[in-house]
Amino acid sequence: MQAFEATSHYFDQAAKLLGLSENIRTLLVTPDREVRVEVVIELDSGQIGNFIGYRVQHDNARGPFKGGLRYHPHVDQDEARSLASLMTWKTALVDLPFGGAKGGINCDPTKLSRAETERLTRRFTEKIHDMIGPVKDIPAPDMGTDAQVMAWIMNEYGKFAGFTPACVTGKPVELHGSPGREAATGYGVAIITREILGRLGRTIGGSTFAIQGYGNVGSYTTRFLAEQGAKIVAVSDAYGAVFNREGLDVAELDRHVAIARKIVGFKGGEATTNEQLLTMPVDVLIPAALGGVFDKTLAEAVQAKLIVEAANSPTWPEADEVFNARGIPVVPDILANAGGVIVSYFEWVQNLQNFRWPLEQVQREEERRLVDAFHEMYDIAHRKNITMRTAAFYRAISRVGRAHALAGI
Ligand SMILES: NC(=O)C1=CN([C@@H]2O[C@H](COP(=O)(O)OP(=O)(O)OC[C@H]3O[C@@H](n4cnc5c(N)ncnc54)[C@H](OP(=O)(O)O)[C@@H]3O)[C@@H](O)[C@H]2O)C=CC1
Ligand SMILES: O=C(O)CCC(=O)C(=O)O
Repeated sequence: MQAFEATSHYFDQAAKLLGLSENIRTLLVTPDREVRVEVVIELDSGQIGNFIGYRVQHDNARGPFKGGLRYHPHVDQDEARSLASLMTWKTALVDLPFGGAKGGINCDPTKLSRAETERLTRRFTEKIHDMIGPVKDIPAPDMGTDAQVMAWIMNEYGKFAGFTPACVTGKPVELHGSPGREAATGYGVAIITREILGRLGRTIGGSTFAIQGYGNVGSYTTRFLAEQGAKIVAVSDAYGAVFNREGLDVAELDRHVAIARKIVGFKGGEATTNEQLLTMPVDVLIPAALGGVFDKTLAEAVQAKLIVEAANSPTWPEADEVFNARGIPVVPDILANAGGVIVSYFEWVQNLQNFRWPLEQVQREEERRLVDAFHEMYDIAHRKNITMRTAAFYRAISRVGRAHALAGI
């Protein structure tokens, strides 16, 4: 099974409950537009570098296409299609006036110099500039991209359209970005974790956590949970993991990562592996790295009592069935990591109005939207006796379906 098939499987589980006709199902599942571009740049060595970039625009019934750009060796058309579809359901679930899109470039960003990354980003923007823009499609950061990449996109797009900060979100705060966007996804994961633990009669302070991935999402999630008294017993990155039964000192870990650029070598815990991290006996397991992490075998070995999907698509459908059968609740990606796109929405609004919000307002509004969406989803799941994932898709599909019905063909 490939990524888009997995996302469509989750869609179908909810679509059945909604009784959608086959035609409406096809309308909602099929991406609106898919673009594949060749991106050729000069490498620092003087050689030619050939890369392939993608942008998939899935659905825009509720507003402009919206979603991140990923720079990673796994990026391909199917992954972009799957992630674009997830964005449609994510923006609908938290009721943002956006549709869904995703894209990226198949490359290894760790092997590119800053100058090469800039040239790659500018050339890619040049290739897709006519399909993006503040009322068409608004990219944002995802794996392997950051505020600097967004700044280059804004600058390059401006060469075609004039000064247009709202063409992209997740920009540096000094360059029309929003306070709180960089931390927004992890901040939201911590809020959602607090809410689900509350529904289960537990607290962050009384729980142990293992977190896979220590990039933007994983590291901010870890910090916000630690601030609330969480015992973080293990974290990892692509090179390995570190474990401390008594809880890691997160401030010390951050000092180590700032210098070493990786978790490996941190003296405040024992070295371990990503595989061991994923099967540790913790209260909460948070995948915050790649997709496709949990297959059936791994799901059977997981010992966590709760999973909060900070990453997009970490769970294959067969693993989802195992978690369900084993009574391990899974908070789905389209809600757990929606804090990022919520604050992207605030950034877009600020850019359109040329007006800066303070951080407190951004965080307050982000929290309100996430808490409302969480309890709405949780109550649907409880009432209909379905998983939180199916409840999330159910709510999102009904909003997108209604928008299509009202707009007409
Ligand atoms: N950025 C955002 O606002 C949003 C991101 N997401 C999702 O969150 C996830 C993480 O994104 P983000 O934090 O932005 O990405 P980053 O590129 O900032 O960080 C990715 C992290 O994953 C680690 N990693 C990569 N491969 C592995 C592996 N095989 N095992 C363990 N860790 C690994 C990386 O390690 P290393 O540093 O060593 O390479 C890094 O710590 C993705 O699924 C993304 O789609 C969802 C919503 C919004
Ligand atoms: O901030 C955004 O627009 C999208 C972030 C993203 O790519 C995601 O939520 O997966």
